[in-house]
Amino acid sequence: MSSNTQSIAIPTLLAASSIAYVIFKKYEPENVLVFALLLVITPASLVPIVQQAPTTLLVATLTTFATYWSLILVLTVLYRISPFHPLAKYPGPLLCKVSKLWMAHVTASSGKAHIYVQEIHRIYKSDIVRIGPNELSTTNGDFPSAVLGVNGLARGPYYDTRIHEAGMSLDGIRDRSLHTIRHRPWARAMNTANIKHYEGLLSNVVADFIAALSQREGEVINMSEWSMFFGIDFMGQMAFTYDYGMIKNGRDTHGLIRLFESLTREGAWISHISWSLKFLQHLSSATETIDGLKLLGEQTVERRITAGSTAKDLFYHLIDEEGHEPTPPSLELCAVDGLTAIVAGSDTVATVLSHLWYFLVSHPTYFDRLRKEVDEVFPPGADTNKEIAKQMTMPFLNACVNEILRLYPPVLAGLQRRVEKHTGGRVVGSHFVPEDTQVSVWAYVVHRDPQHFSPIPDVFWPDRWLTQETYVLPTGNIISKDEIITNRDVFVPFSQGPMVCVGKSVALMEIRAVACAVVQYFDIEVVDQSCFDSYEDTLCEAFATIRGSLPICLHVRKP
Ligand code: HEM
Repeated sequence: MSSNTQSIAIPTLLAASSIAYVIFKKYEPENVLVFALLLVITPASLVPIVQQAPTTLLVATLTTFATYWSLILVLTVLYRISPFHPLAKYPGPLLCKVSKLWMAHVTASSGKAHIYVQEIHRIYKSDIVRIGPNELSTTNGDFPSAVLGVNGLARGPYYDTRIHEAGMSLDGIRDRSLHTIRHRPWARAMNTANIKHYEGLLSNVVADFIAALSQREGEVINMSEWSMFFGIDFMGQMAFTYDYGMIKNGRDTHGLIRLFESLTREGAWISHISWSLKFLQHLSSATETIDGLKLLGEQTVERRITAGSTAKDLFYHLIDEEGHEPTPPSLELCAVDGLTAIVAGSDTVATVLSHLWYFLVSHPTYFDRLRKEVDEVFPPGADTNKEIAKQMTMPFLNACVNEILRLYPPVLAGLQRRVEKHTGGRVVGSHFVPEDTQVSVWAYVVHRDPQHFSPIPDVFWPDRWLTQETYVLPTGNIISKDEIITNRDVFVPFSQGPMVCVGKSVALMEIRAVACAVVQYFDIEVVDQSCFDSYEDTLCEAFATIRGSLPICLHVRKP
């Protein structure tokens, strides 16, 4: 470049990249053509200004593109870490402030994003920290209801990855009015009368589960995997009156476990940079998962339609057979939502069950206390499936389930909401959250914060959920009820508000029913202590939880 050309080229490149930067910042374009225009066509058109003999075209092109892109990057980073950024006053790691790519990397490389976020809160000693350029995580007690609750915020871009060819599944809808419309059939499907119907289905699946486990008495089985067999088989029945046959066959008959795992693993890190979905979905591994899910949806719906409505399952309500909706949703969207129930409902329940076996076996005194309570309500020989409603009032059983949901909420990722642009921001307690900002509530982190759950917030101690005058700690020390903090207002394993888990009642019913049946019927023997010792380390955040194996041996209880 001659000095003359340099004098034009550098200011031109600087001006062009600054304009591109401003457009990206202000309008956050997602259109591939706009990307091409700003990142390829513009710098390409500047090459002739940079190119001068003896520079070759190749060198000029490389120089122009490298300078142009670097300038955009530098401007972006400088603004994000500058005191002028609206979130500048909130502490957080530099890499989090610079780009959400960092959280995507933490998620993909370690699966421990939940622990990373907890560490950030601890390191900065703050209940509100910056985990992305425009994203905060908070453990402040005012936030869960203000963010997730009835008057809370809409979902953030994290959920954009829940898109299917037919449209967005219920659990990804960000627009609140659209969500209300799509939620209506679900609300009908989950009303008291219909839950009663699922109770009958549940009894049958639990009976199958106990029978299949009895056949394997004395064999080593992976109880983490068997919990998934139960979760999928029950959801197949509940959503589509279909038996996936995992319990009967004792294996992943349809390859669903593998499919769901790749779906959640890939979805978890891409969700942090959901704008990249358009580009990444062309990768062969992602296409394989998306195609697998699509095929599963098509096959499931085809089978269900051929079989007809033999029962009022979830699909019956989704396709609105009773004609409640002015415009019933398309068949394709019903397939997407039905499938969502299977994905969202099987793995989460299986995770709680798997953790339950782990904690009960690791703490024999809790196992004995639970068995005593089960025996009082359902004496040995009595059918635990007969009066499932009684299980709701069993204090220790419910305390164990709550304690698992507190320590390891199956949705380990943060529940992301967004203060939309042009809203002027949102005041929550003593904090101001500027507009165009995402706020995440990581249940895992909130539930282990000693300001909400104390003492021993990191320890499995079901007693904290019981109402009594004095409590015996695992160490044997006795403390009074005034020394205990159990803040139910921030207990959000199912989220809360309009986007609360629609399957919450069914999930709790399933967990209690399986727990009662197994504890009443079997003694559990650990066969590989090392798997138990490392079980908690195997747990990975992939929005939901990826679990390691839990090899055990069951013995039918002697009278
Ligand atoms: C222990 C078991 C379960 C846990 C811990 C759990 C947790 C959650 C959480 C935290 C959300 C909110 C996600 C968000 O807003 O980001 C959610 C939503 C949802 N869950 Fe569950 N879930 C469980 C079981 C189930 C079951 C059994 C079903 C199906 C029957 C189900 C279906 C759904 C659906 C469809 C949504 C989206 C709700 C909406 O957007 O309105 N879940 N779940």
